[in-house]
Amino acid sequence: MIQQTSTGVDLPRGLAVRGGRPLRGTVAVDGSKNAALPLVAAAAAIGRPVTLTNVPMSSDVGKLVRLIHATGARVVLDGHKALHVIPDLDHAAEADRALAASIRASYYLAPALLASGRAELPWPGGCNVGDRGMELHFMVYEAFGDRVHTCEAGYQITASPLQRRTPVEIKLPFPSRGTTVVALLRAVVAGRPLLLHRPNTSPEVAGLVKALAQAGHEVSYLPDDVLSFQPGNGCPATWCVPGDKIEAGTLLCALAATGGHGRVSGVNPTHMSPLLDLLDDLGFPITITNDGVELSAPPTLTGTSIYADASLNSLSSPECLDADFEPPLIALALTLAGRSHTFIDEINPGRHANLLPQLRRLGAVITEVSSTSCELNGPQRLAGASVEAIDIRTGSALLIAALTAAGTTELAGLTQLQRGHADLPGKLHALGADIITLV
Ligand SMILES: CC(=O)N[C@H]1[C@@H](OP(=O)(O)OP(=O)(O)OC[C@H]2O[C@@H](n3ccc(=O)[nH]c3=O)[C@H](O)[C@@H]2O)O[C@H](CO)[C@@H](O)[C@@H]1O
Ligand SMILES: C=C(OP(=O)(O)O)C(=O)O
Repeated sequence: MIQQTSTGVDLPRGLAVRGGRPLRGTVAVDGSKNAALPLVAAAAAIGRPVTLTNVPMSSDVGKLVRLIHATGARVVLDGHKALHVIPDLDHAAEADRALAASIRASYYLAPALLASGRAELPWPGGCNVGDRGMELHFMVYEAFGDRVHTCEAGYQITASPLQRRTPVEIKLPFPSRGTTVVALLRAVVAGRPLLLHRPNTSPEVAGLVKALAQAGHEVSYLPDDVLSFQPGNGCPATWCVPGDKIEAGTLLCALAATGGHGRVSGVNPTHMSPLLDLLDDLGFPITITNDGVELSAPPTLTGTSIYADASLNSLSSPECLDADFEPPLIALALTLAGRSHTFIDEINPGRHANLLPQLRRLGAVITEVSSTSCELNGPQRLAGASVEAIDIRTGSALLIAALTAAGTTELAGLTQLQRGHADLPGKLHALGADIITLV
């Protein structure tokens, strides 16, 4: 093992990762950050007590939990990974702007704040992966009769003063995940039926649909790509955050890239079918078990190349990979013998600019076809260097690349990684990765 260094500073300054060891074993994933965020916001919006279980202790989720106090809700932590949310409109207050500006999902809070008549929030933050527009969110609020005002610092929404019960019909130009979540939550708070055309159908949104149904509302996908919401009386509910498909996919890519074999549990394999199909096509046999996936890297691979397309159009197809799988796949692609691979990410247009320069520090050769499209050939021999997790998925891809590199890689920027994962390095360590924390 690499020796731990100590500078007497409390916060870890990074990780040291020594590559070259195939990973082996079994590990369980935490709840999904991107599925937990809509559920936390929904718990604040439904006006009934909610218990949430399997809540991932990642920092973005922790921040949204703190932010929902602004809706008046009381939050009680209950042992390990569980919390109770008790609504109380009488204690609504302004949301903490600095906190809200630090996460993208602060925009999920707006519907719950509108229960008190007004939502005032800064522009969303989160990963610095390019501008995130909100014009579709504003289209939703305006369809409900709300008034939207934007300025340099953020946006204000004033709830419609009319208590209407007529259905709202909205046609989205593309199936935005964020807009689908706010449309559902706005309908819950307004108590109005909603017909949403071209909704997002990702597992994260499906988790919210199921949760609202458990809380006494009628929500269903209709033919012709329409999501229907009918408000019910509402009832207390207990929701379990689904296992993190992105964390599971990252661990599977790490097993594959290091030539290892192992099992990742705590995730619904159907949430990650496009990734599993791709890994299978690449030549990594996958076995699906009740609550997880096994992967075994064969001694020689005979599979195909990766063509990963996260354009806005890809959001319409359940067969397409979630954009957040691409960074770990780029790290895996660098190890695949005799193949050329293409990656497109228009959903996070700044992500390649974060990730590729860091991979180049490890010696990777990657051609940028455009700012959102790149090509690379495998296999490449990487060598340890100092790198930084500029965003969440850059961090997880760099961990995989470091595990395949010769020598030691020092990874800084752990706060980014912790925004999305309670402890990804700990899970890799449980699979035998040579990783230590540098303090
Ligand atoms: C907190 C969270 O769960 N983030 C995820 C969410 O992001 P996010 O909620 O931003 O994803 P959306 O599906 O809503 O947006 C997709 C694209 O459309 C753009 N857009 C969206 C709404 C709008 O009004 N205007 C606009 O331009 C966004 O900037 C983005 O480029 O889904 C993405 C995949 O879809 C994932 O990569 C992100 O990790
Ligand atoms: C981009 C991501 O999250 P966010 O949209 O919250 O920044 C992510 O989860 O990788």
